[in-house]
Amino acid sequence: MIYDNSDPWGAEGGSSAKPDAEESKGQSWETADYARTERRPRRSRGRRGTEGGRRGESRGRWRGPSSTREESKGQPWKSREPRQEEPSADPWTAEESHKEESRGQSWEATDYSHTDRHPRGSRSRRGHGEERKFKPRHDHDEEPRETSEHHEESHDHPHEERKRSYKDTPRKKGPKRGEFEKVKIKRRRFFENSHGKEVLYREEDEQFDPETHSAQTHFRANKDWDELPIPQNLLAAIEQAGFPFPSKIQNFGIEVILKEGYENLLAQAPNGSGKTATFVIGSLCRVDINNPQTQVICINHTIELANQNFQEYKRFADPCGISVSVLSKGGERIDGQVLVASSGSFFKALKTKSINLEGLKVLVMDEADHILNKKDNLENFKKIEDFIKTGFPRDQVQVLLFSATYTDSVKTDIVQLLGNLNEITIKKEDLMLDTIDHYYFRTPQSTKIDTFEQILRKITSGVSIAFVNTCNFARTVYGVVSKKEWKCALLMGQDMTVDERNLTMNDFTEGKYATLITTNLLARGIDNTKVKCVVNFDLPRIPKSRDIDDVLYLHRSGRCSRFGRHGVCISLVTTDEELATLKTLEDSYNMEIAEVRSLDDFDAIVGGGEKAAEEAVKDL
Ligand SMILES: Nc1ncnc2c1ncn2[C@@H]1O[C@H](COP(=O)(O)OP(=O)(O)OP(=O)(O)O)[C@@H](O)[C@H]1O
Repeated sequence: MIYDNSDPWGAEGGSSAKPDAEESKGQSWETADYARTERRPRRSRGRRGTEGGRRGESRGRWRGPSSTREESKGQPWKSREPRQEEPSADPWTAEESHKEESRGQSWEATDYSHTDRHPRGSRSRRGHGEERKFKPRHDHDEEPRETSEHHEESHDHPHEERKRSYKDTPRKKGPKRGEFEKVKIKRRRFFENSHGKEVLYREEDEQFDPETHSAQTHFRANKDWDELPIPQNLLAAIEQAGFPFPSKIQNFGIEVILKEGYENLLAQAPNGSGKTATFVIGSLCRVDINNPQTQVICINHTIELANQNFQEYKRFADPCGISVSVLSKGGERIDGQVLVASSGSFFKALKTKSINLEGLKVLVMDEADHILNKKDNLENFKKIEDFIKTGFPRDQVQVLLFSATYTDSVKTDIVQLLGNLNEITIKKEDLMLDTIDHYYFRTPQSTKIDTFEQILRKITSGVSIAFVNTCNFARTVYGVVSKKEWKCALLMGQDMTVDERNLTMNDFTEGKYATLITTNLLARGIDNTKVKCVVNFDLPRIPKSRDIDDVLYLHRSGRCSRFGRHGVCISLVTTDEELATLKTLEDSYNMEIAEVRSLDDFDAIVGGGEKAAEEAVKDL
């Protein structure tokens, strides 16, 4: 069954279509409820509208450059000895290493984010005809800003008052596309339909805010954890993890996962919005603690993500007495009630060690669009296809697919593979996080590495990840930068053993490096809340083309803004052609990429001074 949150405006000329009658199995999909007020709608305040203020104006106050050039030059970083490169001894290293370069994807998605209360409006976008400038800021908060903002605001608005203002709001049904920004409250429709008899939506949950026309942020649902069907011991583990409220995808996702019938789910939500805990908590709820068999398998596209998700499973499973094992290289335990694995190691183990699938209940794929991308990785797709078709009884196992992005073609392949499935999706133009500031800096190719190294020295607030398109060049860049005594590490799929990769990743997480130079291997899924800045040394490219890979740009930039934290994404541009391709993203994602004209300006954009740099690393 498809729970398509597609835009009801689509019927009037939008791109998204109403669900196919067949697919929605006779559900009636009436136009949802819309509200219109005198106030400006959400999107026009924050995005490239004429009324939009200058970028960054409302975020933090200008304090001027806080670190002098002298300060930033005197960084205490010591260069790490270049790693001695060994040929890969691990079969899975090689298997995954060559698939990390740009992926060609073009896609569109439908919307579930229309009730977003994210303060887009406070993040000004470029107004028409306005000269593009950057306005640096310094508010590199540790805490997700809108979570606390939202919390405060919801207390400021007594419930009754909110309801009244919503009711008093003049409404208009069926305005034409573009007449004013769309404001939709479809959540009610979604839940009534998707949960059949059980109406989980209640109007009083909506907490409608007439100011923003929205009810919740990506990072804060309007439900508490204990309103979700989660057992008590898992609730205690969630509290222990320090997650005060579920995010929107956690709220929607967990309810759909645990809905009786346990149907397959394709879930999409922005980077850093808590998809991992959605499938981790959702699938753990399905584990029978008294059954020692493997009941959940979670497949990941890289060893690094497998290890990260293993830790995330353990965080919630350990307090509940559920065993978790990880399979990211040969010879490891495969007997956990939950088994987390990289796809390479999983299929290797399946072949040689015959994992017991008798008790399997849930199969999770993180970054599922990548794992199931036939075009980029046909061999892997065929293995998964074979596994899904013949590896276990179809009606016994619930398949959960999670990613921030799905191309149309990948979605078609998924539907062909799994049949009808529940969907939670979001429109492409709503995917880019407003908490990321995007910049570019022009530099001649001949001095690109030197410029890059100088920019890295400016990043003294938090740590950074830099993406280079090829392993060979990543090695060159790392060689130059590390020789100049910048505390950086190199991580890539080629010429590194699994142990080396794991060690580097752990060291970076522990704050031993200020910068991690890597390839697209780490573009997706990796979560390090101390990463404040992503540098695209190379723009992500669609293979064998000059075009920018917008999906990869999204995933790369998503590494620096986790769960509402502020991040900065800087792209180095060497030619007009590159600049033109980069600029195409502004329309795709409805955002602005501003030019930084002088290296000194980076002090204000990403600098926190020497002290901030020390603290960023010390804090980790
Ligand atoms: N409810 C919550 N409250 C507070 N923090 C949370 C909550 N849920 C998740 N987080 C934190 O938010 C961060 C991002 O979550 P996660 O890695 O699941 O994002 P994601 O949606 O999978 O992103 P990506 O698509 O980039 O992989 C993590 O550090 C996680 O611990």
